[in-house]
Amino acid sequence: MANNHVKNMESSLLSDNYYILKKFSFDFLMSNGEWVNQMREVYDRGDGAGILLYNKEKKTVVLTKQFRMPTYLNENKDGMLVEICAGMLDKDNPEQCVIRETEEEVGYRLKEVKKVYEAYSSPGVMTEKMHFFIGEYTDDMKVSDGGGVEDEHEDIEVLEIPFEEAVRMLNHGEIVDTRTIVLLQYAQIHKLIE
Ligand SMILES: Nc1nc2c(ncn2[C@@H]2O[C@H](COP(=O)(O)OP(=O)(O)O[C@H]3O[C@H](CO)[C@@H](O)[C@H](O)[C@@H]3O)[C@@H](O)[C@H]2O)c(=O)[nH]1
Ligand SMILES: [Mg+2]
Repeated sequence: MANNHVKNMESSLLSDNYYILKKFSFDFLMSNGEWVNQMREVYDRGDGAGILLYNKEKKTVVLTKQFRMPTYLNENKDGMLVEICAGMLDKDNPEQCVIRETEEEVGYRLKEVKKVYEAYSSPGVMTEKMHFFIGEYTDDMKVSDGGGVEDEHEDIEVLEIPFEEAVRMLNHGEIVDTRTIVLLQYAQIHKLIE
């Protein structure tokens, strides 16, 4: 983190109740040459990875639907959100993470995945970097119903839908998760399904 526009950085812990929330105070050299003191709260939950699962022959994609409390608090009426399959890295590398999450959440055992992007999720607030993947699935890779980890009270609905329907949902504002928008648009741009 060495640079010449941040100095005197100090942090204090606000919460480690589940993940880590810290308050940072630092001096920042503005582009006009003036040093100013700034304060930022930063949430650290580690990094994440997500995958768009697609089937070229059936022209389908597999998405998930689950309750997301933060969206429930901000205009998402029932709090249910359609998303790509995704999870937090925990101790895995990004590739292992999406393979694990795909089996846990939607029940497919993948052999191969392809990384397409790496991006900060919400750079003003969170440290989280998200690793984006795509992966082809076929019916014979199905090993369970998915649904998420019961012990963690995950309750995930598996949606296998025509890619055309996913694009319609995207264009009608029915998909409001940034990561899902990014990968569906990737699929459109790169003509993964024709
Ligand atoms: N008790 C408790 N459990 C929590 C809390 N926050 C999350 N969990 C649990 O931690 C687990 C996380 O599941 P994952 O599948 O690994 O993560 P995710 O929530 O799907 O995260 C993905 O989407 C996020 C976007 O909302 C991304 O931020 C993240 O990187 C990842 O891609 C879930 O069982 C969830 O219920 C909390 O504050 N308290
Ligand atoms: Mg998840």
